[in-house]
Amino acid sequence: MPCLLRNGEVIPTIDDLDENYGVKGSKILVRIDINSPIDPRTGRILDDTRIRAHAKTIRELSERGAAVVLISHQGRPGEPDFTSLEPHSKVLSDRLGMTVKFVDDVIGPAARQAIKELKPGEILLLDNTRLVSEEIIEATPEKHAGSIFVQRLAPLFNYYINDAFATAHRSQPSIVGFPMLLPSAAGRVLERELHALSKLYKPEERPRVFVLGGGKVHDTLRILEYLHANRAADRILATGLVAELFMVAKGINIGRKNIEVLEAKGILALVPRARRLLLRGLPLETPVDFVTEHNGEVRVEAVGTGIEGVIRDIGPQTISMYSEMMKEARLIVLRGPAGVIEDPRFRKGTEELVKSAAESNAYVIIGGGHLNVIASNLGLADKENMHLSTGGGALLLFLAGEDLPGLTALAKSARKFFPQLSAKHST
Ligand SMILES: Nc1ncnc2c1ncn2[C@@H]1O[C@H](COP(=O)(O)OP(=O)(O)OP(=O)(O)O)[C@@H](O)[C@H]1O
Ligand SMILES: O=C(O)[C@H](O)COP(=O)(O)O
Repeated sequence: MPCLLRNGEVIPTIDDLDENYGVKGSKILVRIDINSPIDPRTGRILDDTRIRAHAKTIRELSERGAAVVLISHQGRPGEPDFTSLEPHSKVLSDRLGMTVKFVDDVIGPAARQAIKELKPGEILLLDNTRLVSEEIIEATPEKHAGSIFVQRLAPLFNYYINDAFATAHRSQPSIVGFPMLLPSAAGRVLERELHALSKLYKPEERPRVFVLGGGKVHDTLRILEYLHANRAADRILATGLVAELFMVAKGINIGRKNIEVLEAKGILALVPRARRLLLRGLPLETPVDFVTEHNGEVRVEAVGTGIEGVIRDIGPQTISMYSEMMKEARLIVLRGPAGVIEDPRFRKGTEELVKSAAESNAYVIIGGGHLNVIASNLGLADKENMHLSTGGGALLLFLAGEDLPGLTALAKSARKFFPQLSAKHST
């Protein structure tokens, strides 16, 4: 069953590719996203979540008899986490229990030779795609199809698979160029993401409750504007700095110190936009109490005449109120932590909300690095009603209703290479 996008367009899966073209004996280029946090001093990979996530796709393609060549970026040029992928190949070998060869080249003779020599069932990881300067240019799929990156590698492959949902918001050669030239499909990570996110546009999945917090307030405001314009949320439970912004917009006194925090982060400038949404009837709730820090002392303060300390987490009354509100939901989306979870003293609000969502009757989509870690640590990652998204920026843009170039390119490719599939689903 292919994946369906919001606009009804189709993206083939590995099964569609195998059925229509045959995977056995082929050579497949697989774009994964194993961009991971790296310790700048030691170069050690600090979290292998993304590496583990792709294991299923890679193993499956290898077992179906394909020679599998993997590409990914790591960091951005000039940043401390812009590194070679050699350590990633070792972690990947270990998590897969299969040998993953590595070549410290992307499009040069060494990489092309290693690709040519790769046998069915074998796996090869090329080096960081962003070593190729074209990879950091954003351009159309057609333009990137003509890039040196794509022109050098595409002739060596039968197919292209995109498994990098977390990079689907980038219009870069390794994401959008190859689908223009090769029959292409979504890998298992991307397929799972699209399946989970498709619930966002199914009318039966209501009421929909969005629990939105964290520090990326600009991005969250864009999500809220989209949700409002499309009447896509039945209830929004604000936490983190998002809640503080909306409380100011409602005229609630959050105390001088917290106003200063918002000002320093450039969030106060967003108040008029937040107020406009509220005036237009955005169904958004704000906390009734907080855990605050005042002169080194941690306490619970109720919202009312003004908050004295610095807000660090939502309080117990808010946890019960929000948990109660989640009970009626069919779909819950949680994005961004409710408090400063880096400090264990301020983790309770986020943990309790994640637990309440998991215990509800709803399907739960969890987005963002911080919440993923919390859900995994609570042992909830494999719960049937939970989907832990691998996407950071990509998920934010998807939730804000934007078309992701990586997905658009796959759909465009499907119209060319899988015309029957596209026709069947457009009727
Ligand atoms: N009330 C608060 N005051 C200050 N910082 C807060 C507050 N609530 C949450 N935060 C901060 O928000 C940050 C996380 O927000 P962010 O929007 O980056 O979420 P995320 O889920 O990690 O997203 P991504 O994976 O895309 O980076 C944390 O560092 C946390 O300390
Ligand atoms: O971590 C991410 O969001 C993706 O790997 C994309 O990375 P980028 O923001 O550097 O393009």
